[in-house]
Amino acid sequence: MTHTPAQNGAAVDGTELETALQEITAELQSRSERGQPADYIPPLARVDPAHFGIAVTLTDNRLFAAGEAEMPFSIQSISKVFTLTLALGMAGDSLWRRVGREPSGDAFNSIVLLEHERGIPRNPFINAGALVVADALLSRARAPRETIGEILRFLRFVADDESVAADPAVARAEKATGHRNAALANYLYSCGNLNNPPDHVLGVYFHHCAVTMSCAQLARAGAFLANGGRNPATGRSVVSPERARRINALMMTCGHYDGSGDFAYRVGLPSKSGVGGGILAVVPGVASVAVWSPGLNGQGNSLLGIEALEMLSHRMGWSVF
Ligand SMILES: NC(=O)CC[C@H](N)C(=O)O
Repeated sequence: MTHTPAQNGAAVDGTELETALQEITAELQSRSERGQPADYIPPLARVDPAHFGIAVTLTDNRLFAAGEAEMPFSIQSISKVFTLTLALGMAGDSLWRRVGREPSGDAFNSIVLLEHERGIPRNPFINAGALVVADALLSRARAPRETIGEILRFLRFVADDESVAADPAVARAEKATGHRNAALANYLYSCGNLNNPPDHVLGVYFHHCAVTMSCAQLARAGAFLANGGRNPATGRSVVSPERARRINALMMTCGHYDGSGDFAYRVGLPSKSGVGGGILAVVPGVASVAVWSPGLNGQGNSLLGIEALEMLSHRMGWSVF
């Protein structure tokens, strides 16, 4: 049977989607090979890899979910989609003088390219790029606490949920163990590509990485990217359609770091991963999908989260290719 994929959320068959989510969840909950949780951030290392949840928000605001879709988890680098969105709203295209738009082909915490490329990070999703983005946000408010507050207010706005918060224990653990990020921040500062003290930038970065959300909250938060920049829950514009397209483009090429090519090949959707085991994927014009399985693969991306999205994209005909 040739599948005619829905071109917008309202055309999606709810029964077909519900069945797909239930069957994918049952299959992946039964798997023994689940990857390993992030071991370098102590609170994340203790998360049970048996967890699995998935949620889909359609552009007509219908929400479908399966598994532990209401259980909060550390969104980690998925938060970089939202800090980038904020920074572009504040600095516009001038941001691209300080950070590139190219995939790095290296690990998310790699420092090797920074020296070769004069302290200009390849893209805003690798850690070095996210530190530059955090610095850009900090330069408006000056105080880390105010900047963190601004990021949380934005996440609550796009999720339409005032309960979104950061886990202070995770932020503290990252500060205590984040020596690699401290090296990145100080190297960026030495190249003149941080305008604020490295410790202040790191404080903002660790806190936005420590935000906890459930799959349901995250799917809602990312829905504006599937809906031409407009939040389907509130009808309010978050970014222009053009900016939504460009953020999606960066998610497609850079969202899974040195696993981005394989993800595009297998799933065919703009996405952003986090070492907490979450993935946010965007089906432009149709849906926002959030999946959580804490076990990671060698690139620090969710092993079963990728497989769930591959299965869902195939069943629903959602690949953009
Ligand atoms: N890919 C990730 O989620 C990495 C984020 C994590 N806070 C780090 O800096 O290493």
